[in-house]
Amino acid sequence: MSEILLRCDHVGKKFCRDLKKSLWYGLTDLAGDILGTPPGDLRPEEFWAVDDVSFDLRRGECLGLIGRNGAGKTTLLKMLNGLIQPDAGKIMLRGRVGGLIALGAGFDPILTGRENVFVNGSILGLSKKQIHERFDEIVEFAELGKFIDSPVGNYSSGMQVRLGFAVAAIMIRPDILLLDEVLAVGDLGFRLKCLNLVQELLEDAAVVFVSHSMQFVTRFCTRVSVFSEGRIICNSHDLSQGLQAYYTQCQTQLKVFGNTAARIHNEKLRINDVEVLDNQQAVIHGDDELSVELDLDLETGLPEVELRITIEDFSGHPILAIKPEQREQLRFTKTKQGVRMDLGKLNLTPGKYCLMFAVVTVERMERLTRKAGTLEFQFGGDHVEWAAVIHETRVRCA
Ligand SMILES: Nc1ncnc2c1ncn2[C@@H]1O[C@H](COP(=O)(O)OP(=O)(O)OP(=O)(O)O)[C@@H](O)[C@H]1O
Repeated sequence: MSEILLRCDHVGKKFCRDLKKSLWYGLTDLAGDILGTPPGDLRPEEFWAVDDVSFDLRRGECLGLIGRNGAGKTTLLKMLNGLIQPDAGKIMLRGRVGGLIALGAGFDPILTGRENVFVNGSILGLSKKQIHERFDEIVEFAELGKFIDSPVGNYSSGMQVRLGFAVAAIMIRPDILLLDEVLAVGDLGFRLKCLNLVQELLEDAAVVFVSHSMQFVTRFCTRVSVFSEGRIICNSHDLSQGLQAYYTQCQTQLKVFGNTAARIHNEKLRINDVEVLDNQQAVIHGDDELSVELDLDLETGLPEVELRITIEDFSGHPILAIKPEQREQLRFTKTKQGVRMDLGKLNLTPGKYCLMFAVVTVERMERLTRKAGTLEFQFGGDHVEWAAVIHETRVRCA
């Protein structure tokens, strides 16, 4: 087994919601430190932002920290980076630590990118020669070109992230890399480039990665810890188990996204009602045959149309498009029309979903109507997979 590079042992950090009280507590804590009085319990308006967190991280491991806003992820990362001190427990770090935590953190906005690289390198104890050796690689990776000689204060947020990541990952050559959600500010191309570099670094380093993008978490993390109100509620090498814990948290708080019909200019057709046929159960399972019926109001003389259905996950991401077999076209003859669609069996990972319906003309693919967020349903099952749609296949030894 590879060596442990990071150990958190019952780590806690408390904050105070009230600014005046927090200043007063700061003073009394300082006096307590001088007199050697141990800190007591929580005082009014204080709370544990990180509460009794323990874990080990080994070389080669990438830990994904996920959880809802305000759960305590960044606070933990700041403690790991030494930006703030824990109020309880101990943190043990072995090797160099590189961190990309807050936008522009560690950079002086008046100095140019070049000057900031040299200042940062000197603070980290690198010699001028070592910084020179790594400088071109940093600029090339950050793709800043001539902007490396502009003040960092004039950089766009994406440019600041580019320089911050290049310094943390290339100049520091860290044993432990701490990455916060701030990476999301970079454009997609840069994010992928960063994550590919993270993959390379993982050969010889440990990474802690805070993200709200489950796509990136499942792509890069070897373990996941789910935070809720400062505590780790799930710590697992089975990423799908972690995602399930996170989604469960979100689903109790959120309604399915976009429960509305889109306003389409000059709507000639309207979906009044959608209902599931032959299925009275609250939870749909993989064995259930699903059929839906739409109740439409329409103008006469419409061209031939097709019905399209998209299954969306609870955050509104389309995960499956359902089209009629052989482009079955519909020609309506009445102004009130029912339409039945047999969706058959679905094979989804357990979770909350909804359907989006659209009616398009066959000839010009013009959208006549669209209704999103309809028929919210729960798909049941025991095991959550990484991806929403599951396709089962036969595997044999060749
Ligand atoms: N300096 C501070 N003073 C007081 N409270 C703070 C301070 N920093 C953070 N907090 C509080 O600590 C809690 C945890 O914040 P933190 O930034 O760690 O959450 P997070 O999980 O990173 O959230 P997000 O996903 O939104 O980034 C929040 O309630 C936040 O308001």
